[in-house]
Amino acid sequence: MGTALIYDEEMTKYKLLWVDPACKIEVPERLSVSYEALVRTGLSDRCVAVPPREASDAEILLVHSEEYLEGVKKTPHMTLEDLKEFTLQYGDVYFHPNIYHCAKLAAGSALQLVDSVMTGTVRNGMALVRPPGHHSMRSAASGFCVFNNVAIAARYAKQKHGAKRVLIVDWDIHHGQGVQYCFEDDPSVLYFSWHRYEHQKFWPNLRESDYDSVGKGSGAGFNINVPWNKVGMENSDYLSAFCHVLLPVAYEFCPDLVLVCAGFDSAIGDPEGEMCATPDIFAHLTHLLMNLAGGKLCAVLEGGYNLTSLAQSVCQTVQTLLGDPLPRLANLGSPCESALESLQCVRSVLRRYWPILKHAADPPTTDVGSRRIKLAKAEGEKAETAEEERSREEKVWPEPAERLRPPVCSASALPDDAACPDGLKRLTSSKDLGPLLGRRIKTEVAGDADGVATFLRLYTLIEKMRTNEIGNGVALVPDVAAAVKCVVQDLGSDLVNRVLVVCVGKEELNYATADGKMLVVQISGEDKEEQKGKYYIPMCLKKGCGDTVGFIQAVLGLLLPLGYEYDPGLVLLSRMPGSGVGDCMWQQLIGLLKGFAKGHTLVLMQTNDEACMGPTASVLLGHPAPPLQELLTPLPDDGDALERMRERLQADWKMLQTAVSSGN
Ligand SMILES: NCCCNCCCCCS
Ligand SMILES: [Zn+2]
Repeated sequence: MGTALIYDEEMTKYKLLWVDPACKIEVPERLSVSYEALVRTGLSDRCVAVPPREASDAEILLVHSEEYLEGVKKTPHMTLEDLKEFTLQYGDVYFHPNIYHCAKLAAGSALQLVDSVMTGTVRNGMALVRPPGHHSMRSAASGFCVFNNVAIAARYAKQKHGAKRVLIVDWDIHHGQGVQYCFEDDPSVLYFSWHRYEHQKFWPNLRESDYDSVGKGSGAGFNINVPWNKVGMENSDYLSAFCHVLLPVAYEFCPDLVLVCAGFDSAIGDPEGEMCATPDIFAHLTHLLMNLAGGKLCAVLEGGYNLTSLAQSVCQTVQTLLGDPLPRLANLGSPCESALESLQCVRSVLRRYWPILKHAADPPTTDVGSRRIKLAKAEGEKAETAEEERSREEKVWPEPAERLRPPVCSASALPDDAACPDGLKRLTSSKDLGPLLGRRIKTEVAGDADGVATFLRLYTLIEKMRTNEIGNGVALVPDVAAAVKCVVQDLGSDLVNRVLVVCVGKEELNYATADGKMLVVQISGEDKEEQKGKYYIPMCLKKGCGDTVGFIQAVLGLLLPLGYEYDPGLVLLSRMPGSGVGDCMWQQLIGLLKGFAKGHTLVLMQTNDEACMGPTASVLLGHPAPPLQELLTPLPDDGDALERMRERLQADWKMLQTAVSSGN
């Protein structure tokens, strides 16, 4: 199934008609440069073009009041003076004779996207729209927004398509207060937003944008605010918020549909956000959400005011929706103290609502709340003077690297008598192994003929990944442990700089090296408390790998952050016989691990594990991993054990931190 792209140049046909410093950044070119970038890069041709439509009154009234709609309806016939007058009742927004038409198209685009995804016409999609929506409220326009496109889409998905649980992820750098107000008492819509906050000093300067607004009544726990109290947040801060706050809760929530308030003012170079995350981060944020809801994801454009980073970020998002391998994120840093403080605060208020966060640390001892500026409205955000604006240094960043494009094939290396799932390209082992390797096979490594055959198959797979001739692959081998050993000791390090070895199930993996050329993470039911240094990490699940909650907790809170920090050139995922891991969990694991190493994932399974070949091949071929069923509450000791492990490891691995360093 494909990726929908919704765009119409009609939505570029309104603009600011008078002088207003607060609104001058919201220009028609935002939309045109985004679409033109998709055309120039050939991405738009690979999408399914879905036309927008006007949202009907009834659809707009799903969120907005009649009096508000009636008011907006009058704007097309207003004089310039009337438009200015009408605009004065709202903040940081402007009206134009054509903006009502465009606002109906923007909302209708989001609805077209929901229809296309919920009916299965496409798997996912993006709507390039303006005016944006997430600030608009039931009876008020705000922050360049007229109708709340995503809020209307969420209500519509429930009403028309019977969606039970909708996740809204708002990665725009502003707090979508309009969305929060709409769903704060609604447990069927989980709203997650991060936003520049600076202790309430940043627009829209709301007390209720802080981390302690968790929702009301039956909606308590279903509103998540991650305030950024400093500018300059980077990729590591954003990924930490996903791994340690959003994803654990999202997996427990188990949504039928994911809507993204896709604002790109959270990218580097944006005058509003003043953050430092690079456009390729949106490839990863999108990917991490695509394993939810069976891949049903609708991204709707919100903000984004630096035309260069906006266009790059839109392309990164759409290319990921299309299923292309992700770019590697170069040298991730550690999340900064301010970000860790925010994560610690929000995890401490959410743990009472979400068992998966049950073991989150207490709030920081420093009273973050006291730093909220006691704001008189007048004090608000000081209007920036011209020279202040000029003085803010121009940010520069590298153009995102070219990503692998189709055909990115998935290969299989199988014993001659094993059936090859359709779609996989069956590899015959390469003849020429070069004298050096050839000799070593005979003597040390492979032993019997079977061993040699295995070695040849694996060598071929890895060699073809290294040259990007294949994207990922799966090998059925007679002895998984031996094959892992063979790859790690004799293949991986020669061919690849860093190998992330993920072993599911018990098996003695006693070859962790200290040189960091490989990182071995083993998830099993075996209790291996002894630590073998930084590069061998045994994760023990008390109830074994069949315990999906414990497993997903380990994957999201430990394996993913480790993987991002390690940044491997190859991921070797092996499933030991008798591991007990469920097929859905196994597919989710593959889906998530594909985000590393430009998608070079090599799966090793035991020859008699053929039953799992189908589900494995399906995810390797790019089909969405089926959603995990509703997660049961985790056993306390599982969470505890993982929490203890995280504390132990975070000295070596900064991405595992979820709180300010102790003693602060
Ligand atoms: N310095 C200009 C202040 C603009 N404040 C409103 C921003 C709305 C963003 C919508 S994504
Ligand atoms: Zn914004």
